[in-house]
Amino acid sequence: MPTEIPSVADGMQRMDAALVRCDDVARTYGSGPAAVVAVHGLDCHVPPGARIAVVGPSGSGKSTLLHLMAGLDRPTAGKVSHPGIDGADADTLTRHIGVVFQGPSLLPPLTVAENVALPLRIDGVPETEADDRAQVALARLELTELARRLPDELSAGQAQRVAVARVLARRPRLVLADEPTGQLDRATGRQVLAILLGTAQELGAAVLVTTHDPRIARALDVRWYMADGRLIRPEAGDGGDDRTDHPTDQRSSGGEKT
Ligand SMILES: Nc1ncnc2c1ncn2[C@@H]1O[C@H](COP(=O)(O)OP(=O)(O)OP(=O)(O)O)[C@@H](O)[C@H]1O
Repeated sequence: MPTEIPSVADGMQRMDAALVRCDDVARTYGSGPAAVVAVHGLDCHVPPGARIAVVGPSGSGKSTLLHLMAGLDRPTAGKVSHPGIDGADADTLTRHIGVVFQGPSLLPPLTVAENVALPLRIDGVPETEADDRAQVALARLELTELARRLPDELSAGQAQRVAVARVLARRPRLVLADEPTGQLDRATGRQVLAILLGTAQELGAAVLVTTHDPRIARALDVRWYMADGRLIRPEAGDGGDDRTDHPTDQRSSGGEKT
């Protein structure tokens, strides 16, 4: 059974507080007869350092949940909060929460290196330092030789690795990756995921990856399941998963203490 989520006292910032938490969150698109309830009744939290897969079929609400967690969208009911991120205004969230989107997201006129350095420059990092950090991130993703290329000179896998490098260069505390391997072949997908997880671990960043692929999900420590806009926990033995955790289970997802 789900456990109770301890409340975090108003205004309290703790190193072990959840990076993001959802309390009875819902998001409805449109209104009237055409309204689509994309997610509803969501209660979950992501502790620091957690590695979570959100697994579910197309249309189950995974991207909507991820966008709500990132602060890119607002719930129509309930509350999304970031108790573990100081001063969680939009700019702060952007700095601390890195989002890897499903499709191509690079700016076409900028080189690979410029694409990776740009968010750092926007954050106010001096040019030389931003360039150095971009080079380090590109090296981690084995992209140094492609640094001067334009996005349309890259394969899909290379472009997705650049998108991952761009997120990691910012040293986020939480990486939200929306089907990061969805458009890649299996081998490239595994490689991108392994690098994402390895680098996030080095940085001490939490990772939440949405996927419909159970093989990808197994690479993460914890799996949450979505269906029809709800987070669900399969009955024991259902699906043959070796480690399935409820999104509000303090023991399994790393815990959140008051
Ligand atoms: N902007 C929108 N306007 C109207 N309906 C939307 C919008 N975005 C998503 N939806 C609907 O909300 C539901 C959840 O969509 P969402 O993209 O979150 O699912 P998903 O699990 O991420 O799917 P996929 O794996 O295909 O990306 C779907 O029924 C979708 O059609």
